[in-house]
Amino acid sequence: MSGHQEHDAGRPVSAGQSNGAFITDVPEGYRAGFASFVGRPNAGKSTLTNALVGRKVAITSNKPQTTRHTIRGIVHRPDSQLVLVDTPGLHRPRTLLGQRLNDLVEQTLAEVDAIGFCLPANEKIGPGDRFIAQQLSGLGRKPVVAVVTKADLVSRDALGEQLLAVAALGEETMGSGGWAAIVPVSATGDYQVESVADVLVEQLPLSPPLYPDGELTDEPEIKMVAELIREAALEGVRDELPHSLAVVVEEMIPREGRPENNPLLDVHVNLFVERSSQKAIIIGKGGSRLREVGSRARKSIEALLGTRIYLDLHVKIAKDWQRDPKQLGRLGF
Ligand SMILES: Nc1nc2c(ncn2[C@@H]2O[C@H](COP(=O)(O)OP(=O)(O)OP(=O)(O)O)[C@@H](O)[C@H]2O)c(=O)[nH]1
Repeated sequence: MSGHQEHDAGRPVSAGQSNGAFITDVPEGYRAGFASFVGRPNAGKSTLTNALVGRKVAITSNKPQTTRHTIRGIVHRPDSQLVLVDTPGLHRPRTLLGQRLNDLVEQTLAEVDAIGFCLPANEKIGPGDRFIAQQLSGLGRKPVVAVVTKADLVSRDALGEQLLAVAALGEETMGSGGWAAIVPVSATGDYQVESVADVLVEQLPLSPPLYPDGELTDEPEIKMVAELIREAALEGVRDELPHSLAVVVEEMIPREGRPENNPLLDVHVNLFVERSSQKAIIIGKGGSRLREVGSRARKSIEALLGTRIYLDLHVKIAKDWQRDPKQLGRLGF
């Protein structure tokens, strides 16, 4: 069975087909599916996701059943719907080794329809990129689009050279076919962002939309925000704090006095742990870990909501909250 069929089998109920709730007319040739950006840290994945998703984010009420991974944003277009999901496995290749990485990559990337491999225009292709390319080539026939990011940082000539080097990397690692496409982009300079969506959409199967377009209620939005924070807070310390962490989003309010085209959302969040030792783990030396958690979570929340946020995190101790029904209620369980 090809990866694709497996993926199709797990799609969320062919949205709308079953109940007609939100699909009226699907134009002929409409495509919908999942894609994921991979690449070294700092390659520009989050910024590109933000640029693609813009402010048109539909927050989904349910996590998709197809993928155990977080939806970062949904690009709605008249001809297609591109659902961008996160693949933690390839973000930090050096922290995961050998078989474990292979398993993780296969699991996560086997479920998407297309992969965007981000390589910065202003940095030489290095062992990290080569490593990722090799992992991607092991996925079989999964289409991989090479996205040369930060094109605004280099001259035209240098960009041309980087495109050639990236093409050569594709031929060397990805077998005869090489990349499905190569696109230069500047997410901050608004150059070619639409083209990235175009080439990814070309790789998606013909399918009705998977998620409704438009606003949904706040509640799932808050749940997803809490989940992104929880995910960031547990990264690397999952063994130490398996279930002892609850995240409560106290408030999400637009900052007053901001220009309409550049809003800022204030997000106030409490993280509850059970013991002071756990609090220390979350916070880290001199608050260093909490700052990292905050910046990681902020990026993913901004990508999800399509707007800038100010994230205010507080770590509190709620003794034995897992065993206390009153506390559980208060913590949203
Ligand atoms: N000039 C320029 N800078 C960019 C562009 N895209 C991203 N950057 C910058 O590059 C840095 C890294 O971008 P991110 O989007 O955070 O990169 P990432 O791949 O998500 O990074 P990780 O979360 O560490 O994996 C940030 O400082 C961005 O502002 C671009 O198109 N042009």
